[in-house]
This record gives sequence, C-alpha cells and structure tokens, in this order.
Amino acid sequence: MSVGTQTRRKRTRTNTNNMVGGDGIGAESILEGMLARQSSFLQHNLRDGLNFAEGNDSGAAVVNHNEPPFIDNENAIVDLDHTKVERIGEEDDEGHEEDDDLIFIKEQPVYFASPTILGSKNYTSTTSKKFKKQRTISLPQLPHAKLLYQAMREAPRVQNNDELLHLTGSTSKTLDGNRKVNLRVIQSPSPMDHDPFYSSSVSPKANSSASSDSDSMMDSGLNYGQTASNTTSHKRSLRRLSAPRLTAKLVGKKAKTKKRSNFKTDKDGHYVYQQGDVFGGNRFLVEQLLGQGTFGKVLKCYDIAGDTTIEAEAQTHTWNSTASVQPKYVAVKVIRAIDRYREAAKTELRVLQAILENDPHGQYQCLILQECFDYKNHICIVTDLLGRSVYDFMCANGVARFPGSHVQAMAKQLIRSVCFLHDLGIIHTDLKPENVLLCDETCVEKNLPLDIVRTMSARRKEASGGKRKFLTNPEIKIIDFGSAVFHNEYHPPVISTRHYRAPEIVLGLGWSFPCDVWSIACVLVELVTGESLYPIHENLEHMAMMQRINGEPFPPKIVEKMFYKATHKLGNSPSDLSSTVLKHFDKNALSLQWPEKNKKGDYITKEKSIKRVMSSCDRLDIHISKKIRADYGEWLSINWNLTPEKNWALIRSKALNEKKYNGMVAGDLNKETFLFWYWFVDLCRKMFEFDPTKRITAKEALDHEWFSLGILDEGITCFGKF
Ligand SMILES: Nc1ncnc2c1ncn2[C@@H]1O[C@H](COP(=O)(O)OP(=O)(O)OP(=O)(O)O)[C@@H](O)[C@H]1O
Repeated sequence: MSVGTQTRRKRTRTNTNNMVGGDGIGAESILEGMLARQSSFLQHNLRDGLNFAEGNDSGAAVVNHNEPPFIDNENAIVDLDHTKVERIGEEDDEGHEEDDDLIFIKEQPVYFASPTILGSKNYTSTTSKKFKKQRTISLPQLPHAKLLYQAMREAPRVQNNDELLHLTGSTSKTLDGNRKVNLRVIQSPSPMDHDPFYSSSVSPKANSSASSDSDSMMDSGLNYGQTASNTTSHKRSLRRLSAPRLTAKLVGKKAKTKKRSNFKTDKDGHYVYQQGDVFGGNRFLVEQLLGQGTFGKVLKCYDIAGDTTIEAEAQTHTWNSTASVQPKYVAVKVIRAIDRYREAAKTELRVLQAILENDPHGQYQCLILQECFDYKNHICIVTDLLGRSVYDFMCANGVARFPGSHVQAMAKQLIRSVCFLHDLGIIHTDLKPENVLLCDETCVEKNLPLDIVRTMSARRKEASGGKRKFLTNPEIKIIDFGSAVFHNEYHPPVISTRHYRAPEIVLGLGWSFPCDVWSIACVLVELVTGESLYPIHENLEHMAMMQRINGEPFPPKIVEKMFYKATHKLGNSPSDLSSTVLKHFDKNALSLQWPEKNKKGDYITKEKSIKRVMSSCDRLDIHISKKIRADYGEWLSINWNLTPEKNWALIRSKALNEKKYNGMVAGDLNKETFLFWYWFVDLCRKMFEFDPTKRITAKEALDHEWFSLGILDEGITCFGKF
C-alpha cells in the first residue's frame, strides 16, 4: 500500500471505554469483526459495480478501503496497513493527553477503478495529481459513507441571483416532453374467464384462453423500461407457452379460494385495491398495498413473466411440477386515471428513464424503472420492489433515531444520489424520510430498559415490542419522482412536503437545485433526533422556526427580493404569498415580525404558537447537542460559534471542573465522538443556508469534512451481522 507523506497537526487517543455496546466486547475485536464484514460486504454486494467498471474507462476515483482504517491503539497510531507509525500523546497526571493540538494529516492515494465504489483492490496506478489530502480516520466508517461520486456530465448552472427572480421554467418544454411519451397499451381482458390465474384450476377451456389474452397486448409507441427488461419478447413467448401452467403453480390454493379478479377504479380515479387482483395482461398478481399517495397506489405484485426460474424452465421445457417457484416481486405504481395525474406520471416516466439511461445498474441509489404500460386508463409504473421507508422503520423502532454511523452512511448515499440527479438536470423536490426506502430491512434487536419502555407511546411500544432495532445494512434508495422536474421545465410555485420545504419556496422567491439540499438537511436531522425538525403546518410558524434554528434572521437581501418579485409580479408565486408571508414582514426593516404585536405593542401571536416555536426548537447546534446527549452523556456540547479546538477545550475544562466538584468522569469524553458530531452540525448549517445562491451544493457537500470522519457505535457493530 502506498502511503503518502504524513504531517502531524492534531491527534487524540481513542477512548475505548466510551465505545458503545457496553457488553464487554473489546474495541479491537469489534473493529476486527466490523472490518471483516465491511470487506466481505464490499467483495460481494458491490462486486457488480466493480465488474461493471471493468472495461469502463470513466476514470472514477476509488480509495482502497479493504484495508483497515486508522485505529488508535494505546499511545500508538496504527496506519492503514496496521504499521505503528508514531508514538504521540503522553498522558498527563489526569490521564489526558497533552498532545491534543495535533492533527494527523496524511496524503492518501486515491485509486481509480470503479465509477462509484470504494474498496476495490483492482485499482489502477496513482499519480501525484490523484493524491488527495485527507484527515486521518481514527474510527471506522461503513462502506456506504465512502462511496465516491464521479460526475457523469457537466451539471447545469447552479441558480444565481437573477435566475432566482425569474425561475418558472418552460411549461411548453414540459408538455412537449410529455407528448413524446408513448405508452404501451395493455387491453384489459374481459370477462374474467380469460384470466388464467383464476381459471387454470377451474377449466381447461379457460386455461387455453390465456395465450390469446397475452396477444391482446399491443405496442403503441415507445416502451419505457425496455432497456432494463430486455427480455420482453422472451416473456411474451413464455406467456404463450406456459402461462396456464405457471399461474396454476404460482397461485396454487389462492386461485381456488379467490372469486374473480375485478380491477376497479373509484370516482377519484384511484384503483380500488383488492388482494388477488390480476392486471396488465395477466401479468401482475396483486399481493399487498404498499402505499397510497396523491398520484395513485403502489402495489406489491407477483410478476409472473419476470420470474427467471419460470423463464429458464419454460425455455428448456423442464417444468418440474414439484419444484417450488419463487415468483419475482415488483412494485407497481398504479397512477390515478385522471388526466392531470396521467400528465404528471409522464414527467415521472421521463425522469425515471433519464435515471435508467445514465445509471442502468442503479449505483446511484435511485429507484430503477423496469417498464411501464397503460391499463384501463391507469399508467402503471413497474419498478424494483424495495423495503420499508426510513420513516416507517423509525416509527416501528423503540428508539426512533439512527446511530451516527448509519446517519452518515445514509447521508452519503442521499447526497450522492441527489448530486447525480442534479447533474442530469433533475430536481427531486420531495425528499423526505417517506421517500427514502431501505434495501434490506434485516436488523439486530436489543431490549430497551424498562424505564425507557414505560415512557413510550402505546403505538411505539406495540410496534417496537420494547426493542431498539439496528439495521445490518443501511443501504437506501430514493423513490417518488412524481414531483421531480427538469431544471428548465415548468416549476410549480409550491413544492415539497411542508416540513422539508426550503425558505425560497415559502418566500416565493423561485427555486431550483438548492431546495433539495435543504430537504436533505431536514431529513438528516430527523434521522439523528428521531423527530421532525419542523413540526409545523403554516407559513408564519415555519418562518419563525427557520430563524430560530438558524440562529439568525432572514438576510435582508432575500427579503428585499421577495418584495421586489411580488411588486413586479415576476415569475409565479404561491397564491397565498401576500396573506400568509408578505404581511408578516416589515418592508422597511426587511425583517420578520414575530411574535406579532398590535399597534399598542401587545402580542397578538397566540401563546400556544410562541410556546411551540420556543420549546420545540432551538439553534441547531444546541438542538442536536441536547438530543444526542441521550447516547453520549451530558458532556457533549457543540457550539458552532467556536472552532472545534476551542469547543473541545471548553468541554474538557468544564468536565475537569465538574470532576472536582461532583465526581463527573472526564474519561467519558471522547474527542472523536465530539468531532464527528461537530462536523455533522457544520455540514447541516451549510445546507440550511437561507440564501439558496450561497447554500452548499450537493457536490460540495460530498467533500465535506464530516465524510472523512468515523464513529464507533452500534451501527458499526451491527453492520453485516447476518
Ligand atoms: N419500489 C417500491 N418498493 C416498496 N415500496 C414502495 C415502492 N415505491 C413506493 N413504495 C411505497 O409506496 C408509498 C407511495 O409511493 P410514492 O411516494 O411513489 O407514491 P405517491 O403517490 O407519489 O406518494 P405521495 O403522494 O406521498 O408522494 C411510498 O411511501 C412507499 O412506502
């Protein structure tokens, strides 16, 4: 392994006493286990990406992280290949290092092999240009926190000041784009005895009709998703060959007990969910309702034709009637049969198609389109089936918040994914925990102490069984591109779910890529605290909270722009802007009037509202410190007005003073833990910048200091446990 030059600036010892678990497992064995699992994860789970990269000369950066990260071992620093490189930090009488002010910097080679994946041993050569200065990592990180991003194309311009005033996007471009979407129409079989699912066990005559039903599938133009499922013609012939036998085998007893499939639409254009329904040319068997949203319903379905076992058997005519068939499951979003939702679904399809074309292997954590079709006036979008949403996982967990290592791993995936979308000119606009799905729900469960269980709500107690759950693999995917827009197409005046809505949207300034960055920051804080950062439902409280969390008022420059835009009627603004936003600002002082007073100087803002804002939120550094103390102890206190060195010195001196008076154990302090959270808060602060033109971009965020730090917690110890 090539190790670059090393410069000492700052270094502390890892305090192994403070490692999570408390179950007597030594830090070294935890690390060893974790590293072995990490290595195996990279070998197996990410092999596809590496194989894909072979023969790909994209020249993307890969850091070799099959080798262990830095581990502090007593007074020695152990470098990446476990070589003791230096003794530092002699302890003082109090048991603390004197050498606290050293930062250990090394030049780390950056290897080039795969577009996205770290940990490859198949790296090519390094050159001096490819060296990158990086902070040493003293604690492990999950592989997902090390994923790199290689820009695929020149990103569209980031929104500037002038654009902000005029951003509305081109409606005609949206309509023209949507017009080009030609959907394969699948005729609905009727009556029901054409349905092999339910007739196969009933009459041979009905069985034979299945093939004619397959023939009723017509192509009328561009079939989206065919690159992903390029076996379509295969599948068709397969259906002709063997649909009755296959369906009989698949459905088995269900077929005998189920009455008749009856795909119905209600008056609002929603598909009426019925377990056991069959649709899409006898192709999809409805098994479960996964979710219902504004745009339609998402169903878990058996995709008979997509089953490779069946396909293989059909091809070789080796159908074994006793073999157990593992049907392939898919998620099908059945869009409401209403014109405006159909139109929106066409934009969603164009976005999904752009993602698929640029990332056919799904390396950028976006939902992958398999195919789509039009059935009984419902556009149906077939995608990979994923696990529960991060939101649902949190709701069903005894402790809603995720461990820091998982937050970091998810953050990296989320930001990287959004970076990819932005480079394609796509703005997601609706990032929230509900739209972040887990790829693997396997988790390790730990019983919570009774005193904690007692404080839980009845719902949480029941859902969690009084246990805290830790995922064994925090891999995620972003879904729901139903509100996504291309940067130069029509921009609705109001976007995003309220809690994740950026200030430029609320203030009617116009919005672009930066709004996604704001939403991600809201999501990250929620993952850390287990609670929504903005539990509000209306504009005034929302704006008051934004100011409180950022610890500063809206910059006068953007307030001025808001008034200017409204006065000159530039761009399209929310219809209630005047009554719910503008009227709460002082036009001369360019500031928000909150709490509001009447002319006599009495408060007119309701006490309840003041309480909500003042008690449920705080400046972000204080807010995060309070929430994470539950895991790390009272000493952890982040102050973003201080440099990390000064902040840490303050924590230490406070702890030493406290020790003198009430026996607080200074040894509980852990500098790596502090730094990890300090830099997390720093990243969030930059993502919460009020002015979208100054907000950190997704690409810049990927290079933030926080992603070079590790933390040893339950997220690490549970990684890859099964
Ligand atoms: N591929 C998938 N695998 C598993 N579950 C999914 C999948 N796609 C969607 N879901 C579930 O269905 C829910 C609704 O999906 P989606 O957000 O795409 O629909 P929507 O109509 O746009 O919803 P909303 O109006 O809330 O934005 C999701 O929150 C998720 O729980």
